[in-house]
Amino acid sequence: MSCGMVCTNMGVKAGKRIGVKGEIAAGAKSFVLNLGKDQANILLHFNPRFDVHGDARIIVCNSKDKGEWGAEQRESAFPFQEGTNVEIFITHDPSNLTIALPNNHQFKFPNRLGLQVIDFLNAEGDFTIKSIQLE
Ligand SMILES: C=CCO[C@@H]1O[C@H](CO)[C@@H](O[C@@H]2O[C@H](CO)[C@H](O)[C@H](OCc3cn(-c4n[nH]c(N)n4)nn3)[C@H]2O)[C@H](O)[C@H]1NC(C)=O
Repeated sequence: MSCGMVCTNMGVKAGKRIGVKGEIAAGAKSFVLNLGKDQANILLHFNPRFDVHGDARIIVCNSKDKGEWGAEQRESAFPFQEGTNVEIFITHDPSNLTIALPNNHQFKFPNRLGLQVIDFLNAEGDFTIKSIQLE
């Protein structure tokens, strides 16, 4: 069951960008942004880990297809600080998502599900969404 904010019917097509502004809690251990079709079909599970599952200050990304996790992709860039406000941009593309982080870091994650439209976004963990921008 999701505890954080859930957005549905977002209708974000390829070429469009989603901006998520939010606050990372003081003492944060981990937070999650999930984007995709629904809870079971996630195009991008974006999971910055401050200190959880034996991971320290690393971003773990994955996909979920019909409830099944894919292979993790780990990013060492970690431009996040507990107790601060942050903005993350995700650009949708039929082949690869581009995730833009603070401090001009960015990386790509494959569109494994081949989703043409992102309808679902939810946040979990030590992060409070303040605004979502669709452009
Ligand atoms: C080394 C042998 C076992 O491997 C570990 O197996 C764990 C369990 O599958 C992996 O953690 C999962 O990794 C998934 C992505 O591949 C998800 O991140 C999964 O968490 C789903 C989740 C977390 N949250 C959440 N809610 N609130 C917070 N803070 N987080 N909501 N959904 C995590 O529990 C974890 O990433 C994985 N570690 C490695 C190194 O592979």
